[in-house]
Amino acid sequence: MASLIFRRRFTHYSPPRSLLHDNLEFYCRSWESKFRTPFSMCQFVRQLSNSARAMKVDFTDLTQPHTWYPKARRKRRNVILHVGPTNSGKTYHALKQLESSCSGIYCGPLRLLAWEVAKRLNKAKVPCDLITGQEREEVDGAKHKAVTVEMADVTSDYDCAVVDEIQMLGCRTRGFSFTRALLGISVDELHLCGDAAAVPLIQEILKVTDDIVKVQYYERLSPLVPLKVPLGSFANIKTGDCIVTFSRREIYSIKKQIENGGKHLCSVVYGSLPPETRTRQATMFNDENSELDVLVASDAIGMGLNLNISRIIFSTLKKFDGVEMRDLSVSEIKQIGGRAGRYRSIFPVGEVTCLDAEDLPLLNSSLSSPSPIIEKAGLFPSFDLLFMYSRLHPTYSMHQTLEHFLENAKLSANYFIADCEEMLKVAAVIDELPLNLNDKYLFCISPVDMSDDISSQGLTQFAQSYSRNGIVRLREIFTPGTLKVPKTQTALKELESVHKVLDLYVWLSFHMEDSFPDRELASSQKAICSMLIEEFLERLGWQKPSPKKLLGRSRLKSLSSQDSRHYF
Ligand SMILES: Nc1ncnc2c1ncn2[C@@H]1O[C@H](COP(=O)(O)OP(=O)(O)OP(=O)(O)O)[C@@H](O)[C@H]1O
Ligand SMILES: [Mg+2]
Repeated sequence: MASLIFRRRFTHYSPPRSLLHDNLEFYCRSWESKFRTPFSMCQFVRQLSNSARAMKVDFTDLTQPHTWYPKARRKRRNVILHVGPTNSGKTYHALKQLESSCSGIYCGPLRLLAWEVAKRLNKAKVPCDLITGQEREEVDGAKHKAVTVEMADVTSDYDCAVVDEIQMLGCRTRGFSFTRALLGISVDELHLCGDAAAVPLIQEILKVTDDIVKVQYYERLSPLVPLKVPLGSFANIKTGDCIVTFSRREIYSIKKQIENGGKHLCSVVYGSLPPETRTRQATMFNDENSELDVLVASDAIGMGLNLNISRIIFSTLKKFDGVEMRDLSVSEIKQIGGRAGRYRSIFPVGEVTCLDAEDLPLLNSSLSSPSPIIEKAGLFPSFDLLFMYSRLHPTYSMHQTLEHFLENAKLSANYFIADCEEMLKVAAVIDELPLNLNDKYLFCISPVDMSDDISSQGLTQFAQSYSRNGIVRLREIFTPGTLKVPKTQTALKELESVHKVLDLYVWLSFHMEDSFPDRELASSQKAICSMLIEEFLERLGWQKPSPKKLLGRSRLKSLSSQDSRHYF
């Protein structure tokens, strides 16, 4: 590791651009060679729109998505599907191949997984860049990359690629990015890791690509035992237990109940905690010398974190999914339950149970059933297609373009169109502003949480300021030095939202570098948010702070001395 110099290079990185122009540029260059005439992109697009109109080309025809990736189609890829239950060594084996390849890319569903893989490869003296929507860590001489799946590079050639948790291609909102990686990565050897439920669909999808597909099945490396008795009461909690529940209010209430018993201290992990805070909470739980010996978590632990869990206890088997309260699915129960008993950890045998006896039948039947087969993969039009479509309908707003495109989209039986509710909400907001389609598309695909008031307000202000001045200074809407340790749940939630807005700024800064120049400030304020949240979590328990932690606290005090009532 010493010989590898991690360098943060805040330069414009090509994948976001290629995300927008996967193919247009490619076709433009092929036309140039075909007609032996140089085309500017602008001439090319004009020409293409005219011909499309004349030839009645239907840009909403998405029935052949494999043809969107000409570079990958020039190869006959060896595709190896590593499938099996959780904790069966699927990712481990795929990463071994990546590590021994000359060049490669790992695509994971979470930033935490990309971080872990970059760390692992660099430690093994295989220089590896880390690229997520919000981070670029480039390593000298790197020919490998660990990325979040949305950043999968479909424009370069690789020897080896790994797409982890490939069953997520069936996810309503993010599935299309897995489909893009599956069809689009130009690689000799493609390793796909995940649930066996995705095998028939992937085999079907890859029939038209001429790739060679092999399936490798895995068995669990350590036993997973469904218990016959429920936990009954939090008085029966033991070291190494993880209680799973689905609302942050419940998470904090359970943490309090357990800690009031005076025997255990709890780490917490849930979706809206900053990723670095989640990692640190998990690390403290894993550390045998730390006093935090119990975990209270949401389904955010279902993927990505390496946890030394002895027993998973479902406090409920119901979850609010944004629309309604529903039972957990078989695959959710298996994925979460399977976190108990990590191979080669201090708890090699995992156990699973519920808090209440009435949930045991559903738990046991789910654990013993196979996950239902995934029938369709997500798809979303590339910017190119939307762009060409909008040229044919120049009076449409972004919202109308998206809505009409999706309504008219034609799909083959293996695909469904991604759920674009969030994007349509953003489109409705930014259509009020004088922005071009490219900018609007970027705001639409940005990682904003429109159900969070502060987060959506942040996006609106960024877009307004950008359309007005062409440049967005963070200080216009955020005063550094105003953050402080939250004292209430409401203040905590607010700080989590502030973190999301800063995260959004960093994301935008990677796509529009000149217009969002304060990336470093936003990143440092994000780090402060995470520290303050951790400070809150620490104060919530009865743990005595160590002298080292007290030192950190006084530094934070000076940063948070002013009132933080409002940032946006
Ligand atoms: N052959 C092996 N030798 C040493 N450690 C291994 C081996 N196989 C797997 N492991 C370790 O076991 C743990 C589980 O492996 P891995 O993460 O590959 O499982 P997985 O099947 O991908 O699980 P999940 O479905 O949860 O992603 C990891 O900590 C991994 O490093
Ligand atoms: Mg895995």
